[in-house]
Amino acid sequence: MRLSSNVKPYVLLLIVGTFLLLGYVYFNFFSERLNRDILIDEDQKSTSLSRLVFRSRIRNMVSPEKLLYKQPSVLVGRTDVVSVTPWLAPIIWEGTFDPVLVDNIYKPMNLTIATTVFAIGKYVRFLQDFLDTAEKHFMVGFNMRYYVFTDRPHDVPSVNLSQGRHLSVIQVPGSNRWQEISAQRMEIIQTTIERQIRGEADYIFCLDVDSKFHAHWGSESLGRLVAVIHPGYYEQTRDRFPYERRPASTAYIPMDEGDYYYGGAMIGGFVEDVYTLAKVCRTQFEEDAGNSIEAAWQEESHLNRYLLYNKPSKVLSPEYLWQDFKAKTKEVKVIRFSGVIKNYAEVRSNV
Ligand SMILES: CC(=O)N[C@H]1[C@@H](OP(=O)(O)OP(=O)(O)OC[C@H]2O[C@@H](n3ccc(=O)[nH]c3=O)[C@H](O)[C@@H]2O)O[C@H](CO)[C@H](O)[C@@H]1O
Ligand SMILES: [Mn+2]
Repeated sequence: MRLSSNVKPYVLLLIVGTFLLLGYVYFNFFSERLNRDILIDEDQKSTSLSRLVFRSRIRNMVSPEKLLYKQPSVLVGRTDVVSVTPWLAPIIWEGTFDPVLVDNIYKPMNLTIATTVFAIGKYVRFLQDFLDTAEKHFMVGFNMRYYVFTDRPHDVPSVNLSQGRHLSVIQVPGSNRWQEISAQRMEIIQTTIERQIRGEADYIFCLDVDSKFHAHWGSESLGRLVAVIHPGYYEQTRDRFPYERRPASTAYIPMDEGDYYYGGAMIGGFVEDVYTLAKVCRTQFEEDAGNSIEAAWQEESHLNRYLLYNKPSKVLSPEYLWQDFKAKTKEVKVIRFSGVIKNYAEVRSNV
């Protein structure tokens, strides 16, 4: 069929118009998806992340719920503390996040959080308070799997767990040296991730048992690799940090290096990232042992060395690791987790 020369321009216009319309729809669809990904696109590195991003895309496409919250300000916020590291990882302080908003991002992902805790020898006595207070404050509303490592499985208290929360007791050998118990945590965390946790959880926290939760500790703490600033040293210069200072140790940090002094009582992050950390710290600890060296603060020293060269993607302020004997300071508005006062000579098998 031949078109008359009068009709030709209209057909051409129609074709161009259709392409423009398709282009517009296509562009809008993709820019919308990109905007939504930014919500949690914190760390592109991890393999688990693509799974999380995928889940969040699905959620956002299926049910875009409306959430009302206070408008974030570009100009007004906390000025008494630093809330970002020089490598642009957030430092989490009260007043720098909206817990409802953060939960709204993470809760629909149906995440499972693993928590490892060691209670060897007399330290089983700390379990009851640790678990009771965790149920009140720690990752409330999330699926939780506690892994309790102990040499006294019969002394593990029975605790009422909320729905979606489970506890497994795993028997491990005791030891006569507290330094060894503290340090062997890395090895046991590594092997339990290999055997079990990898298939059961998205994120993991490894915590000291001689502690209690006192206030909200939630999804604002989730990230690829999460460390906590030790409450005893955050006002000190780096040369005063109790890093391992002997060059013969694999945990060695020279006086002119170091970011923060991180506490050994908490490490967290994606299961795979914590796995690598535990594996490296364990290997280096063993290498030292082969050379008859034990780092100044055992696995805490190796942890600090690891984090100096593998920067955490999120840093928790000392609100997340306080010590009961320490008076609250003005910048700490909330104490969320704190080590109890203990009689070292009485609870430890050696001093
Ligand atoms: C607040 C903080 O950052 N604490 C760290 C600090 O001293 P801490 O005095 O907090 O060490 P600690 O005695 O609590 O030992 C660490 C953990 O090992 C376990 N445990 C220890 C001894 C024992 O007989 N049975 C037992 O189960 C238990 O889970 C305990 O919480 O230095 C240690 C170095 O080794 C660890 O890095 C701790 O995490
Ligand atoms: Mn402790």
